[in-house]
Order: sequence, then C-alpha cells, then structure tokens
Amino acid sequence: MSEQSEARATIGLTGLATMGRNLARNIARHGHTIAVHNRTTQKTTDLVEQFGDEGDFVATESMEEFVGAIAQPRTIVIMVKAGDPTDAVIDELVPLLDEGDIVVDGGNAHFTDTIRREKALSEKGLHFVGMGVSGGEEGALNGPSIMVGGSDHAYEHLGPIMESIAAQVDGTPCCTHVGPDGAGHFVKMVHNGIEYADMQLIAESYDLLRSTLGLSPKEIGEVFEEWNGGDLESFLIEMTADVLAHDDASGEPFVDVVRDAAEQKGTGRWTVQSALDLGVPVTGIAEATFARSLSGHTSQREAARKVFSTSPEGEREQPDRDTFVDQVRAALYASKVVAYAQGFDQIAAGAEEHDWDVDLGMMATIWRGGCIIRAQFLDRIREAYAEEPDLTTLLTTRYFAEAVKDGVDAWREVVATSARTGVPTPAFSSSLAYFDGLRRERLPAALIQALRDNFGAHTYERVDREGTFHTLWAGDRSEQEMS
Ligand SMILES: NC(=O)C1=CN([C@@H]2O[C@H](COP(=O)(O)OP(=O)(O)OC[C@H]3O[C@@H](n4cnc5c(N)ncnc54)[C@H](OP(=O)(O)O)[C@@H]3O)[C@@H](O)[C@H]2O)C=CC1
Ligand SMILES: O=C(CO)[C@H](O)[C@H](O)COP(=O)(O)O
Repeated sequence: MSEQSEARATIGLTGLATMGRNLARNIARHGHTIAVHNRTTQKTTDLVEQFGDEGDFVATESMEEFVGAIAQPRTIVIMVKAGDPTDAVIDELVPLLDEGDIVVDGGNAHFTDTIRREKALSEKGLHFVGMGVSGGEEGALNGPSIMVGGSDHAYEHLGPIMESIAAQVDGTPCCTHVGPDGAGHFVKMVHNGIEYADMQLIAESYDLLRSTLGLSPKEIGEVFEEWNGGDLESFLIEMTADVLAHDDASGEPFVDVVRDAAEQKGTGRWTVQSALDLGVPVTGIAEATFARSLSGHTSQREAARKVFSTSPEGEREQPDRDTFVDQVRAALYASKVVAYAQGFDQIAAGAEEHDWDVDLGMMATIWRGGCIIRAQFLDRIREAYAEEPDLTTLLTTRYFAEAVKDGVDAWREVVATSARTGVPTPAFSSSLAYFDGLRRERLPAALIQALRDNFGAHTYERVDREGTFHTLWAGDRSEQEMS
C-alpha cells in the first residue's frame, strides 16, 4: 500500500464507511479496477483484506497516492459525511487534480452546496457531479438507484460505470443523467422526502392497527405481509413485515424495545424547506418530518402526558377487524398516492426554477429498483408520465384517480376513527385534507384575501371581472380598482 501505485484504476473512491465500502465492492465486482482511500487507513486495509478477492482494488493511504493510482482523466467518487467533511475532502483533492478530471459527490449533499461546488470546480477546469445514491448498505452492494447531476461530458465517463452497478429492472438500469449541477441531488432529496412520508404512513397504519384493534406486532406484521402481495408491494412494506415479526433477545417484540424518537439527518427537512421556497404543498412529507421532531420532544411529551390522559375520555371503539384492516390499507394507498404526487410536483417545480430538463417519468423508472422507496406502484407512475409527459398532477391520471375514488370512503373512516380514538395520524389526515382542498369548488382562501386587504391593503382579485382591487375598509368601504 505504501509503494507508489501505477495509474491503472479506471475509477477512485474515497470514504469507505457503510455506503462507500459497499459501492466500491460493487464497482470492483463489475470488473472495474478501483482505487480506494479513506481518511482512517484501517478502513481501507479492512476492505481489501476482507473483500480483495472480489475484484481489482488498488488500496492507497495518502490522497496523493490515491490520485496517482487513477488513470486520466480521473473519475473520483467521494462518499463521506455530507456538509463540511465533503468540502474538506474536495479541498484536499483539488490541488492534486488535472484539468478534465471528474469529481463525484455520492453523499446526501444539499443541492445548493452541489451547485456551489460545481461552479467553483468548473472555474478550475474540473467537472463536478452531484450523484444521489439510494439503497442503503444492501443497495450500494447489490445495485442502488443512482441519480446523476452534472455535465454531459461527465456523464459520458461516469454513466457507463454507474449504469453497470445500478439495480436493473426489466433490463433498464436504475441510473440516469437527471440534469446539470444540483439536479441529481435535488431529486435524491425529494426521494428521501417521499421516503419520510412513506415511513410515516406505514407507522401510522401500524399504530392504528395496534391501538384500535389491539393487534400484536406479530399479527400486524402478518397484515403487512399480506398487503405486500397487492398494490402496496414495496421494499418498505416488506421490511415492515420483517421488523414487526422480529423479537428482541429479551423475548419482547423488537419494536417495543426501540426508543420512540425518530432521528433525521436532514434530507426530509431540506425537502420541506425547498418546497416552501417553491410554493409546493408537500403536506405528507412536511407532516412526516414534523412527526419525527415531535417524537424527539421528550420533555414536552412527558409534560403533556402528565396533564392529559393518553386516550380520549369515554368508550374505546372496537371496529370490525377485517373491515378496519382493509380501510387502513385503502387509506395507506390513497395517502401514498398523495405523497408521491406532491413529491413529483416538487421535482417539476424545482426543475423549472433551476432550468433543469428533468424527465419525471424517468425518475419513476429509476426508482423502481435499488432504492428505499422502490415499489410496484412506481411502474404506474412511469406509465402515467409516458401517457402524458406534462401532466398537471398524478392524482388525476386514470389509474390513481380510480384508486383514490375507490379508497376515499375508507380513508375518511380511518381519519375519523383516529380523531375519535386519539391515535395521531398527521400524514393520513393531512393527505386527505390536501385531496379535499384540491377537489373543492371554492376554498376559504377568499376570506383570507379579504382579511389581508382589510388589515394591510394587500388587494384582491374578483371572480366577476379582471383587475386588482382594494376596499377602503377604514373609510367609506368603496372599492378602488388598482390595476
Ligand atoms: N447510510 C446510508 O444508508 C446512506 C448514506 N448516504 C450518504 O452517503 C455518504 C456516506 O454515508 P455513510 O457510508 O453512511 O458514512 P457516514 O455518513 O457515516 O460518513 C463516514 C465517512 O466519512 C468520512 N469522513 C468524515 N469526516 C471526514 C473528513 N473531515 N474528512 C475526510 N473524511 C471524513 C469518514 O472517514 P473516517 O473513517 O476517517 O472517519 C467515513 O469514511 C453520506 O453523505 C450519507 O448521507 C446516502 C445514501 C444512504
Ligand atoms: O439516503 C438515504 C436512503 O435513501 C439514507 O438512508 C438517509 O440518510 C436516511 O435519512 P434519515 O437519516 O434522515 O432518516
């Protein structure tokens, strides 16, 4: 490792933790010679000792040795903690690189950081790629979903390698060139936002079945297993069945020994922040993110528990088991349709804002395999965009409209039951409210406009004629036409 390596690697990867190490193995297994590096050399040594026979690895210690081991123009993947650590690695790498080299950030970077880094590196004659990778530890090894943002030139070099290691569905790699600079990381961010909503909806379903019907985690696991055989078939539903069936070494259901405070690394929060900036209502993702925050507010939760009883006063209702299980399934499916429709709206709005030509149908295509939100349902989204590339909302496309119409009564029943029994369902409830808001003939936004005009002369438009108006609320209440 300390000897000077010849530049024979076709690609290099620095950052050999959970994701980087498995991505490197995946790349090597596909016949690409890969130079590997990690700040702490022990991780490099361990990787090559344990898995060196899986392919052609060039283990390196210093950054100089790492860069020297890669054939020019170099393609270098950074797989380290997002934020400052990524900048630190870029700062260390850049002085060692030559014009035309390609630096790829495969971490969960904020897309605005990616835009900034791309600008800075292109000024130095380097190509910078922001590459979203989804699939967790297992996906990185056996085929992730990969969302690449960068120049066409960079994709020409990087694309074939990444397409070869990505998950494949019906012969199509789950990897695509999303667009320039921050496009790949933007799409990955929204993917993670949808992941938050998906998990929150699953968690609410579990809570309802447990608290309302009194089912055990094992019984609920069986329900999820059955659901996975239908429209809801997905990686997360399958995983839920598995997790709920698992017992801790103590004999307790595993889910009961895990502290009920969900962590977050930032991508869900970023999705919501960006959605607010873009003016796109991503209510499912927002509620999922806030639900994680609430779960972590231990002292407030404790204070509230002391003052309020944990369930509403009065009789607990016990709905019919099979009917309620099916209602929750329908509510889960309809709410999931809403969450995905909102996520795709955000990608469309982000693409417009940043002038990225993002193919929405292709996003559904590359999420069908490898990634955390992979699901049968994504094929339906792919078909919807194939039929109508500029569709206004996924909700109104034939398949999803039917699914929502079929499920809406059950959805209302579930939300009503949760309100009566005190089981919190922020994602179910907000998705239903979004659906009702969209389909409403007339919204109370008219009153909000009237109030804004009253207290701040913010003006309003009328339903019966063009123009902008203001009423002299403090005066004679006559109406002025402003434009
Ligand atoms: N874990 C997951 O499921 C997924 C993670 N990601 C993203 O992939 C990236 C890697 O994730 P993961 O594998 O979980 O690892 P971590 O996010 O835990 O990062 C650990 C790696 O970062 C390196 N590192 C940290 N700080 C520095 C620094 N200042 N300079 C150099 N190297 C540094 C560590 O080196 P050392 O060993 O020396 O400490 C180690 O290799 C992250 O951006 C993450 O958000 C994306 C998809 C899924
Ligand atoms: O990118 C991922 C999967 O696609 C990661 O698993 C992500 O870090 C999970 O996010 P969080 O820690 O916020 O739940």
